Amino acid sequence: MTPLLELRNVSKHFGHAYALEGVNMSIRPGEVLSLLGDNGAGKSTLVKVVAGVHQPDEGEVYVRGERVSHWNPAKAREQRIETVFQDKALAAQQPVTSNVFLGREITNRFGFVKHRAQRQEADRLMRGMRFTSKVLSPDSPVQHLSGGEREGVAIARAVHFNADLIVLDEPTTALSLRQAQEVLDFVRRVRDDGTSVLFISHNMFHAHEVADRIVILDRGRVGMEADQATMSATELIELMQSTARGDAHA
Ligand SMILES: Nc1ncnc2c1ncn2[C@@H]1O[C@H](COP(=O)(O)OP(=O)(O)OP(=O)(O)O)[C@@H](O)[C@H]1O
Repeated sequence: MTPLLELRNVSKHFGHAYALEGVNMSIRPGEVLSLLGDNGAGKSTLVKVVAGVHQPDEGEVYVRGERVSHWNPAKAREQRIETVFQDKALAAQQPVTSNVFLGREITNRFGFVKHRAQRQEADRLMRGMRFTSKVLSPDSPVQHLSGGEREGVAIARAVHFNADLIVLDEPTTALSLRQAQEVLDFVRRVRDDGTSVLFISHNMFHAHEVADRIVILDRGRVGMEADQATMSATELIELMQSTARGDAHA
């Protein structure tokens, strides 16, 4: 199966220090790939490369089997790769609807925003992703939403823009257990609809639970890659601990 996105031998350095070194990684259509790694392993740098924010210093990016040159954020979006960064770029005082369309509103031919169409679409997206709160509507200001729901709004935005790949950078950090589960449910739902997800996390339980495949970054390199089904959460934790101790480099 042709990968949706493939990084071939990608390196990125800042000064003399390599944040990524010879990274080979691919994301298949319709899978959740969890990317784990210790502090400074290169996860955020990899997210920025995938999002087109950073150009690799070496190596190539392939989308659906085609090499793309001069990779940048606009090209990433054209290729239906949507990234939800940690800050989620939400306007807290604005309702859910405005946040789904922020900066990319549905307009008529005169350039006026089609509020009703946007509200209907936001409602459809929220139903599709099964937002569970009874009090939440497309008109709710985002500041009234739970952390999990906010992540859901950011994911809904990506779904609206027909993302084939949604990159989620630490989506469950600082969330309660229940909210984190809500986010994992959102991820499963978009995956079940055929969207690929690159799930970046420090939380090994979340990363393991939601993944089809797992990649561990270790000091800028791919330290391990495995199907989720071949490894228990406990085994993953042991592997992460030995990676952190540097056993693999001993
Ligand atoms: N803009 C930058 N300028 C200089 N060095 C950078 C820059 N961005 C990242 N680095 C360095 O690259 C390495 C990888 O950083 P990165 O933020 O990608 O790791 P990470 O896995 O996301 O870490 P964390 O989990 O702590 O966020 C680190 O040594 C970091 O200091």
